[in-house]
Amino acid sequence: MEKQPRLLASQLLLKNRVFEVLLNRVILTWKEIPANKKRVSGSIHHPFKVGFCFPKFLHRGKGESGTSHSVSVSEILAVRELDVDGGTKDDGRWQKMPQKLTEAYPYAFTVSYVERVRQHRWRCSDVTFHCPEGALCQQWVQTIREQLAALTSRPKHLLVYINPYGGKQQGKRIYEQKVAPLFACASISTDVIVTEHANHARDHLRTEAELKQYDGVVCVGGDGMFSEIVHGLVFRAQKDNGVDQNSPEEKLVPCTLRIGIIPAGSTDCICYATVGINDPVTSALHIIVGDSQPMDVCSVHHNNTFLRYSVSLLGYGFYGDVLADSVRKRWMGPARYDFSGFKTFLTHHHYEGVVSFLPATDTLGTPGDQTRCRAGCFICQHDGQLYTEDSPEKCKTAPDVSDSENEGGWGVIRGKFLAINAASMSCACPRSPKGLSPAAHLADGTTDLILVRKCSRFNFLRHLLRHTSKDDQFDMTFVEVHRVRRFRFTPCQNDSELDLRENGKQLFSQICHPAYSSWNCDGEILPHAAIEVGVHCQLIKLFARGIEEQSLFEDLAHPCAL
Ligand SMILES: CCCCCCCCCCCCC/C=C/[C@@H](O)[C@H](COP(=O)(O)O)NC(=O)CCCCC
Ligand SMILES: Nc1ncnc2c1ncn2[C@@H]1O[C@H](COP(=O)(O)OP(=O)(O)O)[C@@H](O)[C@H]1O
Ligand SMILES: [Ca+2]
Repeated sequence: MEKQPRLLASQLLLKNRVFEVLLNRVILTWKEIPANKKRVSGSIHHPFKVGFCFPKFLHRGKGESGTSHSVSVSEILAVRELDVDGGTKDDGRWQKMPQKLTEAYPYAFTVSYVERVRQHRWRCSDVTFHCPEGALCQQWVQTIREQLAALTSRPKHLLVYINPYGGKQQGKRIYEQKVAPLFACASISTDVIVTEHANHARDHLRTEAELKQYDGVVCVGGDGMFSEIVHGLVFRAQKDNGVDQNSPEEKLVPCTLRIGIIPAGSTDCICYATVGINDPVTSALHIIVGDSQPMDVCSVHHNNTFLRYSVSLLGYGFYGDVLADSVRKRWMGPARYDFSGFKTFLTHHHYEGVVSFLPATDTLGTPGDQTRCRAGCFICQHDGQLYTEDSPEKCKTAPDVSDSENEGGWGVIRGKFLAINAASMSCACPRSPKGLSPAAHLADGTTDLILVRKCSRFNFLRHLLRHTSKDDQFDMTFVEVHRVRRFRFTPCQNDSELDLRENGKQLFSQICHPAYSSWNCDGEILPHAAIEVGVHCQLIKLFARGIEEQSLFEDLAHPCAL
């Protein structure tokens, strides 16, 4: 790596030990100076002469080797000067400095930065450096502030929507106690709206919100709340650019504002799949550092009429029925999905229909491979590029149901299905850490179409359980998966049901074997079973960076091991 020129280098005091503190354009490093090597160096004015022997009280700590720490400038949240006269404010508690130290190092500044802890969790850590001179202290503060001001991807002003009823109804408390203090620390100003009814945020974004003044929109809630923001922003971008959302083949205009999610919902799968954890502090820190993660959006149409957008799961059969059953059980909170999931599993309904799909043939990834969408994903970069180069003609009109298989590149499958799922991302969530389609990508312009054919209850249970283990949920005779750019579903009644109905056993038939399920579209029920779906590559951007590889962030967190 190219060596970065030093901006500042000083010997400063940290927790009563002397450290060599270095700042260049990308990294802030502090390394304990072994007792026998203490000297004064650096490019800035220092009160002690070279060769100055430090007083004995400064020589503390474990030994001569010294500890070292580095922080990327892009992950520094803020820097502030401290008033040491009255004491220093470390870790939220006021402490009195020992008298001799106060005399030698009477000035101090604190740097707040991102620290990685276990399982993709980020925390805000503070480190306080004590300086011998006020000018030196100010120089450090000013230089770090200038560095931070140069980071143009960071948001300064955000519009925040809080759903007070999402998940365990903790949204407001989570925002006020965990997120607002971090935004304030990073000098981010906010306009906060606590929603009063469903679609409040969506409609405000569509019509009223003055979006020009914001650098991003943040929602506090679950996947449903995120979906509201997506609908508001995508609608606005199309309206501003004269794009007709009702045309399934229309190329949509990407949204410019990034979206942040503070998880406070029931499934939190978008947060989980883009950050690696559903933790409000971690998400707030990703927003503050100005991360950016592009994401695909599916448009769903019925008879050339726009229905909804989807970013995570479009599920017919099992997941549609789970959602339909859970709607009246919202009072149960997130547990409603477990209850309805168990009940739906017992009913074991299958549904007949025709699925036609346009396979994504020239992509790098496949749904069955071992690659995982991670921060800086190469497949998303490559396939995203491919998508933009693809002729739009290729992706147009699906064949009629009567058409033969592989008509114009389209595949057609008629069958009885327990579940038809389209996963535009892995859909990893606390219930299934690897997700519905573990190798799906956030921003590759495709969705993974998973068809689970009618099978025994026992086999379906085996399939479901595999979502929670290392075993491959697709490696079963009744499951097939296709990576697609578009698909269409047409429901139809199966022959035995028609026989029953014709024989006058209609009511019995409808109760025991409903002909139609509903589509679960990111947690909303669609009003039609016959739908046409198209993927819009990288239509939106999130304040996230994708899931970081564990080893990479462990190394970064402990750079002295590098
Ligand atoms: C016997 C063990 C079965 C384990 C199966 C686990 C499989 C779980 C995969 C869940 C994928 C979830 C995809 C995300 C869907 C959300 O958009 C949607 C709305 O979320 P929210 O707004 O937070 O309420 N959530 C669901 O549809 C819940 C599905 C849960 C099914 C058990
Ligand atoms: N103030 C409100 N009152 C009632 N419903 C709301 C309100 N604000 C948002 N909603 C709706 O609540 C639904 C669920 O919200 P979400 O935050 O996703 O929680 P959960 O993950 O528990 O489903 C969303 O569809 C959203 O439209
Ligand atoms: Ca995708």
